[in-house]
Amino acid sequence: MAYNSIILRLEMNHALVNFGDVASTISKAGGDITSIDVIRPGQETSVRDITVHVADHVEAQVVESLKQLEGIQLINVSDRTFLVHLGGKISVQPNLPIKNRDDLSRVYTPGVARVSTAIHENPEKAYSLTIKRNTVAVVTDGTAVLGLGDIGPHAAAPVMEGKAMLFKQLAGVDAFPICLDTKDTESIISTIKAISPIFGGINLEDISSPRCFEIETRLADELDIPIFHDDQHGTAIVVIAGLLNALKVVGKRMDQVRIVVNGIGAAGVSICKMLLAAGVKRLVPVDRDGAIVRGGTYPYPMWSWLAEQPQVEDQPGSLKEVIRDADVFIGVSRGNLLTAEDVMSMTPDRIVFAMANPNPEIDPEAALPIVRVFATGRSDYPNQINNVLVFPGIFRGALDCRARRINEPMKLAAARAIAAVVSGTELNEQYIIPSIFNEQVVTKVRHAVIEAAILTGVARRIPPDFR
Ligand SMILES: NC(=O)C1=CN([C@@H]2O[C@H](COP(=O)(O)OP(=O)(O)OC[C@H]3O[C@@H](n4cnc5c(N)ncnc54)[C@H](O)[C@@H]3O)[C@@H](O)[C@H]2O)C=CC1
Ligand SMILES: CC(=O)C(=O)O
Ligand SMILES: [Mg+2]
Repeated sequence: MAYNSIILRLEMNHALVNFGDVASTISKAGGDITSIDVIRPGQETSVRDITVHVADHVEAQVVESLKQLEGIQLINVSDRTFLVHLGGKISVQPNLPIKNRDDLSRVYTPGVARVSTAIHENPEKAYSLTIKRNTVAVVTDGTAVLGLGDIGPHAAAPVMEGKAMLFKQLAGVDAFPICLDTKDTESIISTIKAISPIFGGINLEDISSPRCFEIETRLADELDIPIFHDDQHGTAIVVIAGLLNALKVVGKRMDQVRIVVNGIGAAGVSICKMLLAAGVKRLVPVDRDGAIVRGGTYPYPMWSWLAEQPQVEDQPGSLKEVIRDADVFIGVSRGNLLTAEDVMSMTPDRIVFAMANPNPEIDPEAALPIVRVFATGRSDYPNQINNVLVFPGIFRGALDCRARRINEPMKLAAARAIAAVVSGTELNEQYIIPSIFNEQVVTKVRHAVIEAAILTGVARRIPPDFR
């Protein structure tokens, strides 16, 4: 169930109504008052802002029941989520003020010319003398935004701005949203190449499959900075981290469990690849038309690759059929596809990661009582398996060691590092994955990623704490 927080500004006529009436009306309509601010006190009338936590489906009911209450004038209803987006969520700030002509001639012409000449003579100096060393582009074409689909580059911007905020707050990385008005693979590749000089890394985001695979592979080959499609690899890394811990909770091993992955797009392909690399022996990838089976013929190279893997099962079937007797379900498809009955047909001690955003593959309220370990991509339930646990730390590490690319050992190291933040004594059904606010996450991921980059020869710099 989706919840929202609304602020109701209302004027009360004290002769006709008291605050107790208002509170009980809101509560009866299904709202939960979380705060009250008096905006204008008064003997006869007063104005208050009442913040109410409310499920989406009863929001209109709360508003309507207040409108019906005698003595109440509803002045305004604001949605707090929209309020935090007013004017956008990020801005660009200079690192120093320009106070006088002297400063001006240093930061801009003529002084800046000497710095530009130095970089022209030695391009490596771009890392020390410009924002390149700490700046990442978050690039989308708006075609697979969360689970909302192809909503276009303008509508994708709030998600990309949100990622930029998280990059900065969690890892000190300056990230800038780039929302491209093209879906053409060649045009996306050439645009990213053309803008790449100022960036130390590229985070591809919410670009739909299968174009995302070619875009990432070509850019990784043609540029010497890390290219990381977060929906593929960030998601796969956090799934492996969560699964390592969930398997410990239920006492099963990676090479024993039968795993169904639903939604073989950007996230699903990368999850399947990483599961195979982690030793999974029984894998059932499923998309809209049912299971992708060993020996099958498919329109996309990544599905054909899966059909060649010996660990992929050869029995066709719909999701509802193949989920029977699965130990683990991983959903990166779209919301509300599974019923409680489907989940009950899995083995005992079942693990369900229903990660579609914003609505998971099964309603958490239906799943929680019938699964041993349950996780979603959302922050309002325990076990938030979201790639936000990955991208800040992985880019922090890659930028700090100036990695040429982000390779498989770096990804595996990141997954293990995230899993290890939850200690053996803390681990339980409700706590298989650390919170994104756990300060150890970025530190440990960064450390593991740099170590792996140095060992695999992709680091171009050894950070001081590794010397
Ligand atoms: N929790 C997290 O950290 C993350 C969650 N996601 C979520 O995973 C979902 C997919 O994201 P992407 O892989 O980036 O998108 P995508 O568009 O690349 O892939 C989606 C895939 O799901 C398939 N699909 C759609 N309806 C289906 C159905 N009824 N049954 C089976 N498959 C179905 C599509 O055919 C497609 O192959 C989205 O809801 C997204 O929000 C994605 C990345 C991270
Ligand atoms: C979390 C994320 O990247 C997504 O849902 O697309
Ligand atoms: Mg995404």
